[in-house]
Amino acid sequence: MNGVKEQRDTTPVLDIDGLDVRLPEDRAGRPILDGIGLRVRAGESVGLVGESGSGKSVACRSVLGLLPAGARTSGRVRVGGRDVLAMNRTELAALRARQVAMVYQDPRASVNPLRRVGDFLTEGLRASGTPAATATARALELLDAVGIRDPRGALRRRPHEFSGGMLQRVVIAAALAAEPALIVADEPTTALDVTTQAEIVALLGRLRAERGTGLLFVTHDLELAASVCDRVYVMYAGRIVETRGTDELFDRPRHPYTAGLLACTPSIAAGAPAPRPIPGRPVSLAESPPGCAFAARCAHAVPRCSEEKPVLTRHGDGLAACHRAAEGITL
Ligand SMILES: Nc1ncnc2c1ncn2[C@@H]1O[C@H](COP(=O)(O)OP(=O)(O)OP(=O)(O)O)[C@@H](O)[C@H]1O
Repeated sequence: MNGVKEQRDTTPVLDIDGLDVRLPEDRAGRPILDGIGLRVRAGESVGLVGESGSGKSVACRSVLGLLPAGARTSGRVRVGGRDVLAMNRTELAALRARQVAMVYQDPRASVNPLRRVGDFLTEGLRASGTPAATATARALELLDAVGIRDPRGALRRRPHEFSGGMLQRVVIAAALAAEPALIVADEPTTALDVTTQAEIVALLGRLRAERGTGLLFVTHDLELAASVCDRVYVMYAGRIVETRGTDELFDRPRHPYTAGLLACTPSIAAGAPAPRPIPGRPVSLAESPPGCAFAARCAHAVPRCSEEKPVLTRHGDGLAACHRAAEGITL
């Protein structure tokens, strides 16, 4: 019995394996993701980081079965052991209602501006048969958990009466209502000012620790990911190029792209070097040359890099897709 429980506990809440995505363009389709692998366990906070256009949002959308019409996929996206890519409409609706919640960048886009916050928070619960009084009690408890003062008053208010940060708290409360196994937060703080951003990040970190919810935190900001995540996946041009525990990623990145992202993050610490932007511009997977997509921007590239695609290989506590990772080059 114990063995069964242990086995269940270690099943990742999210397990993406070999995910390729092509979006419709011509007969062949445009490649967007190439062989993505990513795991989130219960209570774990995992970052997905990369520049604009690297495919982070498409990867997130695959978790909810929300890829654009006509998308072609191969590989697996398992939530609680079941493959989302093979689900029918009813199963997808149940997945979104109960197992995975999504928090987007702009909280105002997630709520109906005309409806009261109380209706927004209780509609999912009531749709699944929860009596009105129980749903209201639960909404009050959730608003309290996300730090809304006067939860009872908040239930009667409409979205425009909240600041962006407070409304994002409400959206997070709604995301927690069904006690999902996984929250996918796609740039949840980008639209907020820096102080509010820090509060929301702290809130997400606290909630997943208290509730054992898995968190996939998507951002272009490696520093921000580090403040909330145990482990980080770095994406470039539709591929994962490095993944490791946050501490080691910062102390010793093994992929020059990760090192470049760290070097271009401004710091106000005394004596910190000035930020150094990565030269050139990011490419999409469709534009990638045959070898390493980062080679043209990489100070460490050798001829092999533009000829042969590097595969993810173990280095230190994680994986890096770089032909030179084993050489111990100083990044
Ligand atoms: N609905 C769509 N139809 C066609 N192409 C799309 C669609 N959504 C995304 N793409 C393309 O897929 C690639 C990855 O986009 P995606 O939005 O996942 O990147 P991202 O890393 O999330 O970037 P950002 O941080 O700017 O949101 C881009 O080349 C983008 O143009």
